[in-house]
Amino acid sequence: MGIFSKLKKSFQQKSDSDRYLSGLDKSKRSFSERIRRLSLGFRGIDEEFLEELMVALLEADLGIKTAQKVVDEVENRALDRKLSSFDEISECLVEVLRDMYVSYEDEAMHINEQGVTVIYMVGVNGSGKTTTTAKLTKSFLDEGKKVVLAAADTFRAGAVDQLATWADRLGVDCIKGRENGDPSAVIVDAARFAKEHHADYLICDTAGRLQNKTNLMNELSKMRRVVEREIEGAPHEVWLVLDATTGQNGISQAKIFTETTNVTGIILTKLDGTAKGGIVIAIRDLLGLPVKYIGLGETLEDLRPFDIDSYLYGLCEGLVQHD
Ligand SMILES: Nc1nc2c(ncn2[C@@H]2O[C@H](COP(=O)(O)OP(=O)(O)OP(=O)(O)O)[C@@H](O)[C@H]2O)c(=O)[nH]1
Repeated sequence: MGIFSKLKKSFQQKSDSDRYLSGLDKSKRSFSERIRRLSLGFRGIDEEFLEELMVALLEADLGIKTAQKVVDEVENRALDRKLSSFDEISECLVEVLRDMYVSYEDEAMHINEQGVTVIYMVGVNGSGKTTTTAKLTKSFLDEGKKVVLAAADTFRAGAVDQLATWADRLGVDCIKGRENGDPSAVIVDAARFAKEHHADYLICDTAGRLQNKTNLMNELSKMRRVVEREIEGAPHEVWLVLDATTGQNGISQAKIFTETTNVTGIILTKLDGTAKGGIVIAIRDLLGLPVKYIGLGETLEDLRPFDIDSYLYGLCEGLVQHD
């Protein structure tokens, strides 16, 4: 069975997979169309084809380094296996993208079996941190878990109120700080509250100042120190929220965050609003971090646990037509 049939099968077995197709529609249309366009005048793996493939991958936002790796690998495999038809090479491309993603071993989510699991949401303002915190809360509530929120983004005017409004709507407690107050103080209060109220999860919406790396580093390391004293092993997860529409710029931001704190996973928002879905592969290749969730729209239901097969199927549907 070819890779595309395998993806299709695995895709069809998942209950919420349709959302992947509609959410990735822009990326799918542009990626599949660009690659399919390469079939016009295709004469086999030659320099011209490889150059055009490189351009198509750059347009999908894989970035130069990752795109070059993909092109080299497609060329090697195609020559090794003596692939000659365009369909075979398209399948080979999808296989290379998948292998690139799964070549890292991912750890399961760190859960604190003894008490509250603490999740830090980090990322620049506007990346979708607050909305994603609300979406995550909804998905944990749907699993029957008890959630407490900490509005520790005390820097941006309005961020605290925005989270508090979501908390009200979702019916969960939200521990707030004063604007320009110390975010670490909010985290300590929230950790104590979450313990006393036997919460399963404490999700902390933190500040996203990037302008000054030293400040960011100091703030994040202080937030880590204070929460560790309250809850063993906390924060158990640190998720970096990245706006997919910012493309390669998002990757530079991500690097700064990974250098300043121990990020355990990425949440990629607004994938529905971009044609550049290849960013997932670039993130994986350049940062080695797993994409935990993707945002495919603005409603509370539009956050999906990331699944590489559904994602690739969503991106490449229509590419290999004979399946
Ligand atoms: N289309 C789409 N919009 C999204 C998604 N996630 C977030 N948004 C929108 O992006 C905008 C910014 O989201 P916020 O949650 O306010 O961003 P933030 O990172 O918390 O920003 P600050 O509150 O400034 O720190 C909002 O209008 C959200 O509705 C997504 O997956 N898809």
